Amino acid sequence: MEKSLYVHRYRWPFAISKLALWSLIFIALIIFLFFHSPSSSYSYRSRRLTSNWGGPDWEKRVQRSARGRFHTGSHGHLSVLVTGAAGFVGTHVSVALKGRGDGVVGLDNFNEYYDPSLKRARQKLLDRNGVFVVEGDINDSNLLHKLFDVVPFTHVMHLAAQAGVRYAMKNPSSYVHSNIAGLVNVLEVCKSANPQPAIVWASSSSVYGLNSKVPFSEKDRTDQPASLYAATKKAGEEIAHTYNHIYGLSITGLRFFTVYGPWGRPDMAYFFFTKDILKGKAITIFEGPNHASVARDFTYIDDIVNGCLGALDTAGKSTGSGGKKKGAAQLRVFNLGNTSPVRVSQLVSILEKLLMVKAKKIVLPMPRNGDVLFTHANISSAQRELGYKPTTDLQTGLKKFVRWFSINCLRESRSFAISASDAGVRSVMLISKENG
Ligand SMILES: O=C(O)[C@H]1O[C@H](OP(=O)(O)OP(=O)(O)OC[C@H]2O[C@@H](n3ccc(=O)[nH]c3=O)[C@H](O)[C@@H]2O)[C@H](O)[C@@H](O)[C@H]1O
Repeated sequence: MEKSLYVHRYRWPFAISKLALWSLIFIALIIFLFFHSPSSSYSYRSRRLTSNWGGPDWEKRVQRSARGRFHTGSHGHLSVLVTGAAGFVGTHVSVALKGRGDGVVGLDNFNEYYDPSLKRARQKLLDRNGVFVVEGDINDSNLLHKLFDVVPFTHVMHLAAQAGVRYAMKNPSSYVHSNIAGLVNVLEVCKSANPQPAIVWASSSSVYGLNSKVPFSEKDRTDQPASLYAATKKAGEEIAHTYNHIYGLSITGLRFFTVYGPWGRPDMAYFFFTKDILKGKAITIFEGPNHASVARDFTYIDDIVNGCLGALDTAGKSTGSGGKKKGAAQLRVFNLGNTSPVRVSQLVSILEKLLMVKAKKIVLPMPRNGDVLFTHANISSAQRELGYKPTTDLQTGLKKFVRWFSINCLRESRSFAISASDAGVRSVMLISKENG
């Protein structure tokens, strides 16, 4: 009895401290998981970023960036809010708009889907071109309302999105967060702005999904998406219809076809193939059933920029004000492709020639990862209505990309520099010299 009392007396405090220790470990684990899960880390960072905006100096920078230079174009100057401005297409479009005299304000959350140092490098480029990029998330209504309070934007070029077809299997919620919730938030703010802006936004060739009729026309069915990415873009097109119908917003969706070029996205095949070929690392080339080739209608960035500018210039005015529709408004969707699909194996051959390095290839059946076998755009509608006319073939475009890569990812030891084999470095240096 005495012994058991003794044990009891000493076990109690021991048990309590053990419980406290385990509780602490449990709480620490929850905090760790919260801040390190992909979806929450994005939203946490976006919330943190909101503190970076506001104040008289910030407003002055926004207004200065939104101011256009007088130019003699037929459309007067636009004042454009570009979301996803530090992204690949966003950077090119912003520089082009500013270059021709329009006012541009960028918005980007600098998330870590791929190395943010590349986005920071693009931000520097934008800054040199007079484009101020506001750090914030498209889901932040307060920030968006504030931007419209400071500047009566005539247009919104909505390019912020969670990109990538295969990543949707790893982090589905990021697609819902950016491509659906984010889009709705942007449209909500646009609908209540006075005046309402016209909106041009990035849809995707992936909406054609399992469609087998080629070339893909805007009239073809888009109800068989093969990935969650495609499904969110398709949902975006339906959401656009709703906001056009209820609030009189003028909305143009652009279905981009595998856009590539300088300042591109490192998660895309042409980019990481280049990096891996130079490193001597094996690359995987997917093939379809019965060894069918997989092909893409690769479209060069400058052609896409022309299509985006054409869409902005021809966008009709939104008809509503303060959330009330006053009449029917324009609702459009266009394919922006190259009209000449190229096999992925051919893309690799071009890269091998440009890099002067033989790729170590592994050919594998295409996994069930959301990819489709081929894409091929019919662009007659964009040609007719936007004056869109792609002029760069894959060989020419990849040469420009490799040149950019050699200057920015090899020679300079920036934080996004990529180590490469000596032979590869020498060959891309040659290309770089050859191109001046
Ligand atoms: O048009 C679009 O709307 C989309 O274009 C882009 O998607 P995709 O056309 O899938 O480009 P990308 O990943 O470069 O793969 C290219 C090819 O390489 C094949 N591929 C890929 C990886 C690999 O390891 N091996 C391989 O063969 C692969 O099977 C494919 O055939 C954008 O990323 C996307 O955000 C969206 O904008």
